[in-house]
Amino acid sequence: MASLSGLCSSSPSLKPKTPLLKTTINSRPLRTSLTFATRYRLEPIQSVAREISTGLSKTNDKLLSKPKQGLEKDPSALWRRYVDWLYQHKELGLCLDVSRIGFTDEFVAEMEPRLQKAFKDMEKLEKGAIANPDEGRMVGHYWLRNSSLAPNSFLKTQIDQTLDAVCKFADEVVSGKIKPPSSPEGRFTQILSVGIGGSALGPQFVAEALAPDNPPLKIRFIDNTDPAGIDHQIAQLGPELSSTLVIVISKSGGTPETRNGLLEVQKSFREAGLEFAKQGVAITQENSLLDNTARIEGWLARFPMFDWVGGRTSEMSAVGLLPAALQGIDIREMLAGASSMDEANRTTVLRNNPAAMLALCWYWASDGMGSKDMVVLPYKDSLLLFSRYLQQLVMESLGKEFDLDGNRVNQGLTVYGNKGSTDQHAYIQQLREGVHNFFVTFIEVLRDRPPGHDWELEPGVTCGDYLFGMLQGTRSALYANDRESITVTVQEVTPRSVGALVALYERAVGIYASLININAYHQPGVEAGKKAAGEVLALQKRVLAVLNEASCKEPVEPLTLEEVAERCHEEEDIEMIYKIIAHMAANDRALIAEGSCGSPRSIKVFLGECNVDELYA
Ligand SMILES: O=P(O)(O)OC[C@H]1O[C@](O)(CO)[C@@H](O)[C@@H]1O
Repeated sequence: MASLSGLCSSSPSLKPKTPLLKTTINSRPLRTSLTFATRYRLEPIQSVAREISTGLSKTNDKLLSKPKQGLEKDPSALWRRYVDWLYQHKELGLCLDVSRIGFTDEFVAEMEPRLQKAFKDMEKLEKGAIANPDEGRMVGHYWLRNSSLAPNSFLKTQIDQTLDAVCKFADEVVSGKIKPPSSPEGRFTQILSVGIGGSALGPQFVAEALAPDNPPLKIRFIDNTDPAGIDHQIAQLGPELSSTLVIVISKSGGTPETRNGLLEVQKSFREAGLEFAKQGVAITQENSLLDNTARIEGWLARFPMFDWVGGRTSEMSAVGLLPAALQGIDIREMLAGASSMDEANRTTVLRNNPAAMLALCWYWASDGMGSKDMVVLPYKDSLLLFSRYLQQLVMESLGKEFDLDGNRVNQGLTVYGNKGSTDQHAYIQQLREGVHNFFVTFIEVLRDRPPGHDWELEPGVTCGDYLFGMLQGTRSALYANDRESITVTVQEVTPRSVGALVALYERAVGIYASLININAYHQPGVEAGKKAAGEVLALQKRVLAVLNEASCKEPVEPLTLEEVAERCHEEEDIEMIYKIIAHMAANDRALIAEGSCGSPRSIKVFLGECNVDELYA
């Protein structure tokens, strides 16, 4: 089909074939935001009363009916509370301070039976129970860092062999033994990772946190189906495309955004006269569409994703390990850190179990129903993406409509944040004084710089001291205004501490899910969005077919939106048809739309060129 300019005018006058306006049409606020906003205005007790009266919440009513006390302000009592509750993992150099969450001894006592049940649930999960009942799947990400825990020797061998294969492949790429076929450098210099959600967020976080200043291979990401974003990544690679290892990551192997990224990258390879297969690596489930494509096309390598590892908990699988190893990150250290943290989180004594302490704090702070958001503030630039990573881990796991007994609960815990102290100059004003709808998690890193690099920029004070001061100051100022916070402290950002952080939050999510009785390991809500997107694209094809038929007439028959909708037999979807046409018009897509965007009834549309063959397709 020949491409003609699409038109959609803001002026009422019809000006055929002249580009008049490119506009963003859909700016309607998300329904979820409205729901949250409503909830914030309610006090917890009112929320519960409302939920109970509508029969929505069966799970959390008893505990939530308890009024909260004010936060402890007496300095010596606060210091006692700090010391009493401080958790330290000596070997990992990790501390957890929950003293600035105002839970009471009664609350802890009341939660104890639920916590013990959650510990049992985690034990069963680690032994291979079907912990994801909807999908009939085991949940085995904990085995990835301690394969001896895997419920059978077949799984253990799969884990061990995959880890060995990842290490071997990464060594051979980094050493130049595995080379790109036609690069002047003679070795791979870049990684282009194509994946989305759990197939991108972990690798992005770890790259930002741990990649050395001059890694053996630099990494970039295509994590969306935004054509301009994809073009930007490929343009930035420039001639280095010939020395780029493309890692396509998708557990399911059929995610549309990832497939599109792959097709776009393959097109760039063709245009540059490069053979994609010699530079392509797939990480996916065996026999997925992606796996079969990679096998048939003879890609450089394929690594397995396991059925029993979810996307958002896949950082310690090949998904996270391969990109990390290629950047020179010590992945065995990352695994060791995660494994030590898992070990600590297996104790059934709350005060010795940091993941359970986190889960308990989340429950207290958000009334066990997500009534407050979790703002994650790492005071370290390299941990910037931790909040983004946690956003998926927490929200995709906990944001569920139904609990495990089928009650409608609309659960969740909203996570956002960037980094301190940068955010002190952005939204901390509101946190300190504005709407009280959050609690904070500070991530503190004690080591400011590698040894030997520090200097005093004023007598007795370093740049890092300022960062430290900003964190402590913000924590105190928030607390003084009754804003609760948790502080996680690590000595340094190392593969070990990053592995530990990932493991800490994975387990906290698992325990919290048990406390609120939901399945943390499926994501049925995402499927609804994917299905709807598929329906929009199917409708677009029907719209094109209808327009094609009308445009093949002599003379061409321009159609109103009503006529298009009627001929598609989709009268109820006229708004979507309008949006489809406006989008295609804005993208010069062989379609001529005359009229005004502001008054859709004025629009008439036809194709610049008809395709007779398509009439009979
Ligand atoms: O790895 P995949 O199968 O491409 O999925 C990507 C992401 O999409 C989701 O399934 C949600 O759409 C996430 O859970 C997952 O991490």
